[in-house]
Amino acid sequence: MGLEGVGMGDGFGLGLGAAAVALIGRLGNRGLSMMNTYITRNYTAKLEITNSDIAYEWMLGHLASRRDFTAHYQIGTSFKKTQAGAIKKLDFNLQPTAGTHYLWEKKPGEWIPRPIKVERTRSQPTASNVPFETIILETFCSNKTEGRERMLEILETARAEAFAKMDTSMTTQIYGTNGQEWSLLSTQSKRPLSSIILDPMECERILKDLKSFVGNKAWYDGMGIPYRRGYLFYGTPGSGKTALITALAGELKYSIALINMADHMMDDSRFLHLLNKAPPDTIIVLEDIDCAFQDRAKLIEGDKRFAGMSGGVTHSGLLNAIDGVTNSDGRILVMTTNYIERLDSALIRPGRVDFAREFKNASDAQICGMFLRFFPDSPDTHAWNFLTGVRSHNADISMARLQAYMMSHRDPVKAMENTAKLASNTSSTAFDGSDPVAPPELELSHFLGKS
Ligand SMILES: Nc1ncnc2c1ncn2[C@@H]1O[C@H](COP(=O)(O)OP(=O)(O)OP(=O)(O)O)[C@@H](O)[C@H]1O
Repeated sequence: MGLEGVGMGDGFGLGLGAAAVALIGRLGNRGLSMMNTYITRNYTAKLEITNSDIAYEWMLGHLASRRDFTAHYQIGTSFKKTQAGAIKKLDFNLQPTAGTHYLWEKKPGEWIPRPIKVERTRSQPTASNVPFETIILETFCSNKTEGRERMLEILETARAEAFAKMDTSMTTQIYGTNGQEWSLLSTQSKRPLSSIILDPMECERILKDLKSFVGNKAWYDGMGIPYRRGYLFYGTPGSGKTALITALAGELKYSIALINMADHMMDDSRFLHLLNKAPPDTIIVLEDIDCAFQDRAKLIEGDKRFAGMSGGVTHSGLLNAIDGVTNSDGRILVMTTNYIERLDSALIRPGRVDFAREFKNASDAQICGMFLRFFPDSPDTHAWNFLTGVRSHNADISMARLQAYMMSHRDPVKAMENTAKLASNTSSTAFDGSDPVAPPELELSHFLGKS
């Protein structure tokens, strides 16, 4: 009896057949997957941008501006307020939602538009409270070089559009920290240097110093000196430290990147990361540097929100970051403080601070200068009378207070007559002038929660 006799032949045959089918299936699958890998490697191009990269915002802006792209938007509304709190300027900033979208690109000479898959993903917020986000662009290409060029072209378009928007000839960009990253807080009209009233030629002297630094890398390299410059502006509140930084940035066509040293979430690694990743052509401002080591450990102790956080930048962390060798080429760092006596001499030694300037309450020249800034057509004698009035009340006043007073007196005669109001030393007192003038823009100090 053959094997067939007991029916084993049938079973074996069936088994063999099934095995063969399975094998063919597996080989087929394998073949398909190999083919897939081959095509993916050679005929598709992929670009991934994470939100820690500066190009992320550019790409979001570019995608949002494409009419052919998507109708699924998420909105980020930005606005500016007057000092009275009224909303002055409102912008709806549309961005593609998280998910998959498609772009259609047709280059000159191409017949059929090519689809580009755009995937925006977002994960849960990390400890820094910032969600991790990515944009992945993916498309077909005829070869790797063409794919790479295609991706770079889109990136370049996004960059050019973003740069055109932040035209630094008329405006100054203010960046702030958002967890580990920098984000654009505001774009402001440039503040003219002439609006800063210091002692004669003082602004020019500081600007000259900055200009002799910018673009002089070869000299620094030749001398073996790290190519960076540190400034310290210290002194009375409301004396023009931040205002001067804004004006200097405008002159240099630089942006401003603010780091609030009193931020509870700041620690050594975050601080170093931020310094190294600051946007290009930026003046980095460490506001209220004396607050960096205020006993924050105590503040956050026992507060669940700060569980696991180290509680601020350490002294050595700050010095290491300032001295850092990575990415400090061409860095301009300005530290400000109202309390220079609280600063450690190691922090302000030459090399870390190359230029220090004290800001005081208004000098006679500044009082006259402020008067003439508000009433440029007044004769010098009016400015002199105003000064005499201010000093007769023995008022030692800040420039900020003087400015607030002038804003409430649009009439030079009223301004000269009312100087008794300046005698009060409380800078928080509002002036009840009949003719208040709204300030033109939000001040830098607003972004540090000072206004
Ligand atoms: N020297 C100045 N020239 C022109 N405006 C000034 C001057 N000083 C202060 N101001 C005005 O006063 C306001 C406050 O100034 P600013 O924020 O620059 O002071 P600050 O010295 O940085 O104060 P703080 O130490 O509190 O941060 C601004 O509106 C600014 O325009």
